[in-house]
Amino acid sequence: MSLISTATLNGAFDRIPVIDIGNASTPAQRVALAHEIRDACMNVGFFYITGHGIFQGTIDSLVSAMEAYFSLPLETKMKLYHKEFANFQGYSPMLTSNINPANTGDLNEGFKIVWEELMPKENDERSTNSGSMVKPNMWPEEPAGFREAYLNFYHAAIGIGKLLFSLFVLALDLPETYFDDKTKNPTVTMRTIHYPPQMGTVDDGIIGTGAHTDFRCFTILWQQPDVQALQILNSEKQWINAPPIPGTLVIKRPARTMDKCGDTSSFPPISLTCHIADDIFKSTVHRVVNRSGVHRYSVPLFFGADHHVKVEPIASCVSPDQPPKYEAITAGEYMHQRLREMYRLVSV
Ligand SMILES: O=C(O)CCC(=O)C(=O)O
Ligand SMILES: [Fe+2]
Repeated sequence: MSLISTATLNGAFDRIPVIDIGNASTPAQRVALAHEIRDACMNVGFFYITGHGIFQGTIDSLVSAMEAYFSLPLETKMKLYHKEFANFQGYSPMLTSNINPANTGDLNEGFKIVWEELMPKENDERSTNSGSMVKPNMWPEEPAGFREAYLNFYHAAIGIGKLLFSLFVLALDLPETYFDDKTKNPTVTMRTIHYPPQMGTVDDGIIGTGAHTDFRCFTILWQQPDVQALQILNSEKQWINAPPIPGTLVIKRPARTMDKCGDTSSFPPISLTCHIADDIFKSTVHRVVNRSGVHRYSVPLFFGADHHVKVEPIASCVSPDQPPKYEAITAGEYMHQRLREMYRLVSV
């Protein structure tokens, strides 16, 4: 682990670790990385990665495409209004989402895509088998090169996600293949986001993205260099800045990935634990507040398990004295439930 250590303040983190994942080809290297990741997940829940291998050109093309897209007139963007599509793919205008029910709305606009091969395949098992991915992506007519720019970045990030799945599993002292049957066609959603600057007096009920926890296994986030906006909450209820560090991506472990048994060997499969409330461990609550005076862009990719996989506690964590807190639900249903809440289609 380099640069920033997980120094603590009364047990609360005030720094976010940086982990170089560039050397992960041998089992010993992966185990060493898994230890660093375990430490980061238990103490902070967020970490930066270097050595991710995504070419700068791939990032630059994506950024140009999203900047050009978001500067189009609203009525052009609304042709792909996301609420008309079952899985919320496409365009979401400012203030459509409200991820923190205590707030009034999220001051951002976004464009969301899911899995798609760059070169369409016949009998694409992944598209047909994955419940949340059966709807094809919607692509705007302009700017030129938008689809390629988006999919090139998406597929590069999928490669990192695969490695991270295995490192998370090793970090739990489980066999590296443990997740394989639960992530055959994992749901991976990529959202590109534009945050306008908030100037002058700001209504605290409307910020870029309200305080929340993500609701899948983990998130890989690219954030625009030089603009501080992302913050995470520590156990002392202090907002800690997660500034962009050149050449890095941010990895967010979702909250509540640890079960109430409270030790890493009983740590259940990460994606399956959103429902296993833990009030013991720190949650990685985060928010975005863009008071930088300039426009900010970011790109989270949300990695989930296969649609049909059940979200339930592992057997060793429940007993007659300690029954499950929540009813079992599939990963796909759970995700849709949270998205419907976020996009105000059901009240919370
Ligand atoms: O824009 C960011 O930096 C983070 C966005 C985020 O937290 C989310 O979309 O879940
Ligand atoms: Fe988030």
